[in-house]
Amino acid sequence: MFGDRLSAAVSACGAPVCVGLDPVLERLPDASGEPLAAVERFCTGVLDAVAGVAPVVKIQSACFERYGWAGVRLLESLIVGGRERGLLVINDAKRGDIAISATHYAKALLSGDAAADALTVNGYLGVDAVEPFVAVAEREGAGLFVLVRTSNPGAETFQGVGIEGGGDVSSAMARMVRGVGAGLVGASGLSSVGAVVGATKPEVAERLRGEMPEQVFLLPGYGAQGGDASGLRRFATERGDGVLVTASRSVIYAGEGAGWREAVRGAAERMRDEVGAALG
Ligand SMILES: O=c1ccn([C@@H]2O[C@H](COP(=O)(O)O)[C@@H](O)[C@H]2O)c(=O)[nH]1
Repeated sequence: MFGDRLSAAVSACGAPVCVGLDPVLERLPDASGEPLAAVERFCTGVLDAVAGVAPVVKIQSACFERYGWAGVRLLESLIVGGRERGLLVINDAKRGDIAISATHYAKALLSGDAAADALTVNGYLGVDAVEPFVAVAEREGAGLFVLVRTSNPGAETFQGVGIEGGGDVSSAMARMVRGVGAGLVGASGLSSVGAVVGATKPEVAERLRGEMPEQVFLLPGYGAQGGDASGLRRFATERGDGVLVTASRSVIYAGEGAGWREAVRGAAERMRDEVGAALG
């Protein structure tokens, strides 16, 4: 099960950190030549640099989809390349639709040779729209991270709206995520159905943890969006696990010039050490 595989990978690397691949041509240390070739060179270099430091990488699908079929083909080859380097790979595609279409998305992204280990899902269409992803994830031994409380400031517009009976809209989502993930809790005590919760939102961490005791929280917003290590313990389970802190720009654009790969590795190591120390 994905929850157990993630738990083992985190133990082997020493801290629950994930490096995000969000390649933007203008920011690449070497953007020479054909754009997608430059993106490929960069992403391959990042995978080489972080393998063995971070257990997980998260690839932002949008950065590749914008280049059409050739971009998607590159995305798939990076998923394969990440897994070949011993990394778990999350495809951050944030899919969601009515059940029939959700099934197509789930099969497209979670099965086959270029499938990622886990996929981000938008569950705001409701439980019937998430169940097809859960069914395919279970069959494939894959994981899901369902958006619960996102890292952006505007998340509060809807996710923070109070609901009858207590809590807010994100609480209702949390309850659904726990429910659909209940059958996928492995020996680690963690479900293969996790939740996306912003590292920028420590003020709701304990409440969401109480609502989702078995979920791994994928925590974006660390670094470039202002999230830091000080609030991390609040998101974790009593055991100190159940979190996966992810950062993209603050790690992958850490260096320029010929030594950029070493700078990326150094930034990933610093993040691993900070996160490890914060979680104890
Ligand atoms: O709530 C969310 C959900 C997803 N993301 C994604 O994570 C990375 C963050 O990049 P940084 O450079 O570390 O800010 C990016 O791919 C987002 O689309 C998020 O930020 N918040």
